[in-house]
Amino acid sequence: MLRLPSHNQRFHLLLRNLSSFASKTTIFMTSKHFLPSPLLPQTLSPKHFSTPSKRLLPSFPSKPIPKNQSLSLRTNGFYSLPSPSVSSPSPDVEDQPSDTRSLQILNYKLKQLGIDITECVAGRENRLMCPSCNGGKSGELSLSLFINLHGYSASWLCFRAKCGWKGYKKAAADGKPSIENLGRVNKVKFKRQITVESLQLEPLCNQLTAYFAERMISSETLKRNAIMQKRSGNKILRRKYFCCIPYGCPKVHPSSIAIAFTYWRKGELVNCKYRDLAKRFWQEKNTEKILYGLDDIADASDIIIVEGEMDKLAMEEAGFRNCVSVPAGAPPSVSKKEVPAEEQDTKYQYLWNCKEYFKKASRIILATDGDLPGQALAEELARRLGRERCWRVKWPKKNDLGHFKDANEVLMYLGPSVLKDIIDNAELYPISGLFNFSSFFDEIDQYYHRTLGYEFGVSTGWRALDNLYNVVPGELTIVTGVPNSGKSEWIDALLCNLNEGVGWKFALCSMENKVRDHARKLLEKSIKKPFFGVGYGSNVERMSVEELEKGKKWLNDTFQLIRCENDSLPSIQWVLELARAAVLRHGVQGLVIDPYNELDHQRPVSQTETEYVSQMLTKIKRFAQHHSCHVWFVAHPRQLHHWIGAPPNLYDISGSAHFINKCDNGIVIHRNRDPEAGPVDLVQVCVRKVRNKVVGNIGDAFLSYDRVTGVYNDIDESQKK
Ligand SMILES: Nc1ncnc2c1ncn2[C@@H]1O[C@H](COP(=O)(O)OP(=O)(O)OP(=O)(O)O)[C@@H](O)[C@H]1O
Repeated sequence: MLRLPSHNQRFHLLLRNLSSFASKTTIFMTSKHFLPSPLLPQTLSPKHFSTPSKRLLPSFPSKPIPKNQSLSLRTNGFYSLPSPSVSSPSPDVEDQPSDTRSLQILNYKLKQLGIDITECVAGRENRLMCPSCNGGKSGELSLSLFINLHGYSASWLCFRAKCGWKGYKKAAADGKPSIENLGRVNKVKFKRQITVESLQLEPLCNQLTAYFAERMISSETLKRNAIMQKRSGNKILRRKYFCCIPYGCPKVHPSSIAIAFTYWRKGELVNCKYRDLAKRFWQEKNTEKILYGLDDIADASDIIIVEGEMDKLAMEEAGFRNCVSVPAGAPPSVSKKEVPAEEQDTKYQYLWNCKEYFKKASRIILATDGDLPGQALAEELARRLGRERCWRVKWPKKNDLGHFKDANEVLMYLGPSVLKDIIDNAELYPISGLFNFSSFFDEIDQYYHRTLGYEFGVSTGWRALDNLYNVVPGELTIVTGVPNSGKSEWIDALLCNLNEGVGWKFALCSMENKVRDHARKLLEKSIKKPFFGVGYGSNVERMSVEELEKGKKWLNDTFQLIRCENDSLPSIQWVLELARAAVLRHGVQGLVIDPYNELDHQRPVSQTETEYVSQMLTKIKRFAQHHSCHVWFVAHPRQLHHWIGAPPNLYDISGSAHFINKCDNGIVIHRNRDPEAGPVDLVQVCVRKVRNKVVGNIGDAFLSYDRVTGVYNDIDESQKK
């Protein structure tokens, strides 16, 4: 029966004795997972609270630290154990009234989820079998469940990293907010004063010392870190939690002894964490949560943080005393929420409680486990300590399947000098957006060896342009030219060449073309025959129906059309979203937007056209880079007064100089319209800007335009014909 500590008579009838595992003096933990109590604070949004500093310290390193610099060895002496002092009794949680009806509903709802609360105590943390993972292989009671004092709500979390199942249920839709009750529970919390004597700790027996020796932890290290043991017979240890322990003292039943990791601050015992040899953890209740080995980092400029006490001891064997362990293991994953304010950051109270120890630290090496929870812990620590002063380690490979998981494993299998090397070679903790070149060395090597693909761009298919303009995925080419110069024609011809040469596919946002006209032009270029046999095509063989059918299939396979089917003009955002779909769905490698002035260019009154163009081109470039898609963007020059027939300049593009500033390539298409000045089929492709010298150069190429088929040829090719 679910029990609530209550004065309420009704409830006393309803409830039986406290469940045996709701110990007054201990909090049980799974491996490396401290159970914060109660769980409810975790459900609170940071928005509920004022958030002063969310970082433990400011901090850029006070001085630059050379890479691979060894950590300083601190030489803190052995701590003498303090003399006994009065130990406080463990207080019970304050009794509160409760609501039977709510509790019954809550009981029913949780049962649906497989959580049986009949043996649970409200207002406290309860340990249950997790219905989601059944406690894994070891069958541990990994589900931490907290029911609020009134029975209005329950929250739970499975502390097994592989499971991490968590949830929250209210008894009823109008259940009282949990924060009210949380406040009351918190009020009764206090910190116990503890001593070695009050906890009845003893020096380690030989068998436990041997257990550490197997893990390469020496007696000196055990002594210096005041590692002790605790026997059962005391109320704290209950047989229920001690069984099948593989090692043990012959004089004591193996299930009745546990290692005691003592937590000290300035020589005073603050907390004690126990570990039995079946690797089950628990710790003293109502004690302050601090880092393990805290006094070893007093005034340290270099600090190592590990994920368990054994790892802290392993670091000492490798020569590093300036190391602390977190007391509570790792979270299953990185929280998606902002770092809560200090007083609400319940899971990481141990960090805040020790914040002054990090004031002088300019280098903090996060040597947490290599698994996902370990990496999540490193991230949570870095978020709080400041990434800029954090380093991280890479655990070496164990075999083809994986890596060593932590410091103690490395010490056991590879020895102290390898562990020392790993710490000496810690690398900078990554900061999103801040890189050094080493992050890109693989890509640079691939570029050098030309295994990336398209390092020199793709040929346009015209020899005349090979030295001037090649098409690189992810770049932006601006194409301009006076009206009717053949900009659209030339781009269509280029797309046909690219498709023929390297099989690229394209998305077309050509707003001036009717679909059927655009199809005709593309088919003529591909089939190299006129669509119609009259007028412009009267002297040449017309494409056959079979060729048309084949051509239609080619059109369908090669191009995606982006068209605004209502009267409104498309916005650039709209075009890019559809182009993205075309990339993902059809694998297009190129996008044509033709022309700029047919897009919707509404802009806020406060924004100048220059600002607007700049932002628009930024969006296009981001799209191009992100999707490795080349974009051709056609823009008209402004009205040219006193035009004498020369090719316009890229700075003549109406709207903004950003067109030339922001593009990767700038091309002007120009054609001769004066028979006296030269052949009228002569087309001048003026390459006016090429950002990447590897793929081109500034210069002019001349092509010949076949008006019947719309095909552009190299001049010598056309002369051959
Ligand atoms: N070198 C050329 N010789 C003769 N006609 C050409 C030449 N280049 C293009 N044309 C013709 O000019 C017309 C317009 O071509 P296109 O639409 O490609 O020009 P544009 O520069 O994109 O025009 P606008 O600026 O109006 O969009 C087409 O009928 C095309 O056949």
